[in-house]
Amino acid sequence: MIIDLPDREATVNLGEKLGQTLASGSVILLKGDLGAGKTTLVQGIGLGLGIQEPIASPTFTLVNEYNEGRLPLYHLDLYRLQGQDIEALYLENYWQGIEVDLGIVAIEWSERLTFLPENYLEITLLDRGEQGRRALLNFVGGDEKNSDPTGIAIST
Ligand SMILES: Nc1ncnc2c1ncn2[C@@H]1O[C@H](COP(=O)(O)OP(=O)(O)OP(=O)(O)O)[C@@H](O)[C@H]1O
Ligand SMILES: [Mg+2]
Repeated sequence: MIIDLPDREATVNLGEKLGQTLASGSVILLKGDLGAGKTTLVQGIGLGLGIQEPIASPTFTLVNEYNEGRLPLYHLDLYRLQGQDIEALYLENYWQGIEVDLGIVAIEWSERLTFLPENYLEITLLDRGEQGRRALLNFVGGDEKNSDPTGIAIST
């Protein structure tokens, strides 16, 4: 599914819809170059979940947790990591809800992952210069008949 995002607000709005509709245990794998809009999209997800605290890039903290919304949000950025460092984070605990409450997991620089969850929403953000950004959404795994469990395609 392709969604054009002419400006920053459009990116936030797409995230907001995801935050309102995604089920507990959803994993969003974000892809795209530096400055493509990954953190902006997660800020929208935070809004949709009803998180008041401002969402900042977890580039240095690796993971930021927010527990005040409809569901917990775990926001990760793997930019500075690779291979074994990533395996040592035991990210599967987040999407399986082991030792943490099940919530929404959003991972920037998910290209770095060496293992993937069974079901996930892959979002690739492309910079289109003056035309803003383009988002490519791909729901991987799960029920094939339901390629858009959030209804995003209908509502945008
Ligand atoms: N649809 C859009 N059109 C134009 N600019 C946008 C759009 N969406 C986000 N931006 C802008 O792009 C810039 C970079 O956004 P952001 O920090 O979210 O990128 P990122 O992918 O997280 O980058 P990084 O790889 O460094 O983490 C911000 O200034 C943001 O306002
Ligand atoms: Mg970012």
